[in-house]
Amino acid sequence: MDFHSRYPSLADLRLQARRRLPRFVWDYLDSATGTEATARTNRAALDQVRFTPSILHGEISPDLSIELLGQSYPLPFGFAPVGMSGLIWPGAERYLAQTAADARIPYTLSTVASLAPEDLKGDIGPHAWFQLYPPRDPEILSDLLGRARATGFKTLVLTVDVPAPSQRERQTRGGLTNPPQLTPRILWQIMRRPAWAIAVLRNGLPRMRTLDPYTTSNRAALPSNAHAGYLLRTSPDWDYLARLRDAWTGPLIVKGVLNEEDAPRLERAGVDAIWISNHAGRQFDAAPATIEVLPAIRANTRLPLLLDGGLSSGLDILRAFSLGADFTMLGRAPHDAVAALGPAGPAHLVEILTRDLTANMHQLGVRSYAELSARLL
Ligand SMILES: Cc1cc2nc3c(=O)[nH]c(=O)nc-3n(C[C@H](O)[C@H](O)[C@H](O)COP(=O)(O)O)c2cc1C
Repeated sequence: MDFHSRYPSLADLRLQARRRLPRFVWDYLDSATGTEATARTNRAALDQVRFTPSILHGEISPDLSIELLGQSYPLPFGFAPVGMSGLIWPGAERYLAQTAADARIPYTLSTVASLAPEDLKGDIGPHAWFQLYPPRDPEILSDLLGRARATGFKTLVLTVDVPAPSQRERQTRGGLTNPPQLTPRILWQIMRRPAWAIAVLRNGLPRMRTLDPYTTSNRAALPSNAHAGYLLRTSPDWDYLARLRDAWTGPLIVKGVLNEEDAPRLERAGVDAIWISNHAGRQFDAAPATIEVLPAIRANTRLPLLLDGGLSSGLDILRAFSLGADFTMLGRAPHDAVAALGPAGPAHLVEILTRDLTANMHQLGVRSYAELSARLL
């Protein structure tokens, strides 16, 4: 099928995902916390970053490749961790890991994904990253790190912006519980989305498989806004980070940084890169846009900077690079792509972004990301 004529942008994939997902699943994927102001701020702040086009550069071949942490990537973006991807579409983790492997870009598996590192052993490429929600129990931590390493996940991402569960009011309204329960209301939503229902029937209800070995029979005793993940999750501190640094020999990235004052301390703690993120507005509704805090963090550290938050085009990625990012990540968009088009979705998303990066670099007359800042308005 000619995807390009029907879904020329990420917004088209989002629209199609919304059409194909039951409401509670869409609300899980798309909702933020509170009034969802932070999520809107991400978009509004990106739109504020403008460039002056530059003319008469003749034939140029923009170089889309980038170096990060000693690795060379053909494209400047990767897939961010998303918990319970398999609820969004069964097999989503596998499709995303396979596409990332083919495109040689990073795929990040969440601790609370619905497939475990072992399930993806044959699917991941050279750039598989494992995202850690820090287990409380040191033995579980050590086991988890060992499993990630043994299955080929070479980079560890510690997420630090979930010190406690947040309210997701829209998600609650949509009817999702943890673990998901088939109430009459949910069943009605499912019946109206047969493609999703059939896919789930074939695969069974998703669960957090990475955590299977550690969860006990007290799952039913968890509060309604919690799930197996919260059994293991704790709020890490600087000592936890120091211990993690000692325990993990590969690259270590800290995700969820917004304050420039944290950057030098993270650098001193031996972290290899900083991931600027506000969790797509899912944790705190008065947070700054990630693109807004990027220049101050850039000024405060020499560490590589990754950025996510509302990126929805190649142009958005160029915006991030122009203000000092070294790499970008996308969370919801790749899942929209899977929900919209199944296994073929993520590759189409990669194509859309590649085309858009190339087209906009031509408009700006730049061959490399380093030249972008000179075109800022
Ligand atoms: C449904 C959903 C689940 C998420 N789960 C996780 C997670 O398990 N671990 C994590 O570090 N971040 C998680 N995130 C945050 C993403 O990794 C990423 O920071 C964010 O989605 C980026 O913004 P974007 O969706 O606008 O691209 C989740 C985001 C969404 C939308």
